[in-house]
Amino acid sequence: MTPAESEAAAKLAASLLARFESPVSSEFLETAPFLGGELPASVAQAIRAFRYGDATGALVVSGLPVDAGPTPPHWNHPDAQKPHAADFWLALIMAQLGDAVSWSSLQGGQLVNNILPIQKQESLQTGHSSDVLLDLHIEDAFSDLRCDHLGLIALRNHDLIPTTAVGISSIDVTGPEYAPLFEPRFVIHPDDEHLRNLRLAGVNEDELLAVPTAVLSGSPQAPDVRLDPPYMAALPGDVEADRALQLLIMELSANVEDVALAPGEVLIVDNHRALHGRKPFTARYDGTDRWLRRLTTVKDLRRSRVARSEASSRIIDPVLEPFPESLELTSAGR
Ligand SMILES: O=C(O)CCC(=O)C(=O)O
Ligand SMILES: [Fe+2]
Repeated sequence: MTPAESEAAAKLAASLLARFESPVSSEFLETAPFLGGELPASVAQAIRAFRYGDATGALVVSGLPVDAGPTPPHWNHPDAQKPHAADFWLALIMAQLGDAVSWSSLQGGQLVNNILPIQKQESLQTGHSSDVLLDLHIEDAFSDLRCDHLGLIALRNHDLIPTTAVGISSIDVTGPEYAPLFEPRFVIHPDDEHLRNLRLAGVNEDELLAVPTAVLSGSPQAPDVRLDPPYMAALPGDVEADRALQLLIMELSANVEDVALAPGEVLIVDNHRALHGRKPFTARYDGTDRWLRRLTTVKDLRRSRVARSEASSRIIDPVLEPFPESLELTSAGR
């Protein structure tokens, strides 16, 4: 953004905070898709190109001035729950791509998620870890109700710890060695964060569907990708599928780019066309740690209605996700 646009963006975000108070109120969520005309021209143009093209898997919007209090120790800390003008900026941008949703099994069913390091969770494969590389993944790969876009905004990132990103368009997957990836020869499970919270809620893991799925789909020239390496595998004994999976992971890792978000910078990821992760870092737990907010959106809110308690709820319950129709037919016929 130009300096004038940055100033306008800050004013816009502050006025939305004053007008709506909460970025998760139905009033704001249902109004935000129609407020795109208030975005600075260069931002609106970049989002439009990103939304309708399929050449780039990620977009960075820079320039929102941000001033945040100390990084809280946990996502459930009251300071982590307070709405920030930056949330409205993120939500307004994301609303131009879809409707915000989240999960009952993530951060207590909060729609705006906090990405910050949490003590004793240093080595998990989640947004709360620090010591370990957060592997490349797409968001919520286990579910057919996963988001279409993911948005991150930095409130603080003193050490410029990078998010990583790579588009599936960075590699050519038209060769025969990739063919198994286009077939349902893989199983993807929910990640540790979903599982931990589901167990706390008394859910038996067997209730969650883990049906064989393809990793790549659509046009081989511009495919969609569904991948979360730590939580997935080829079907037992399918050596060819496993080889293709390892090859894809290797190729993607070789093309990964670092995106170190400065405060106020937004990273938008197309969750079908790009993977993301995070480099390791050492957390200090002194209020100066890296702190991001995350919002995920879907293009078709209606599709998840069966797994949301009411029309106005934006929180998906993974247990209520139905089996795909083809499988229902199979079990009915048995
Ligand atoms: O910390 C990051 O940069 C990315 C974390 C992540 O994977 C996520 O929030 O979904
Ligand atoms: Fe993620």
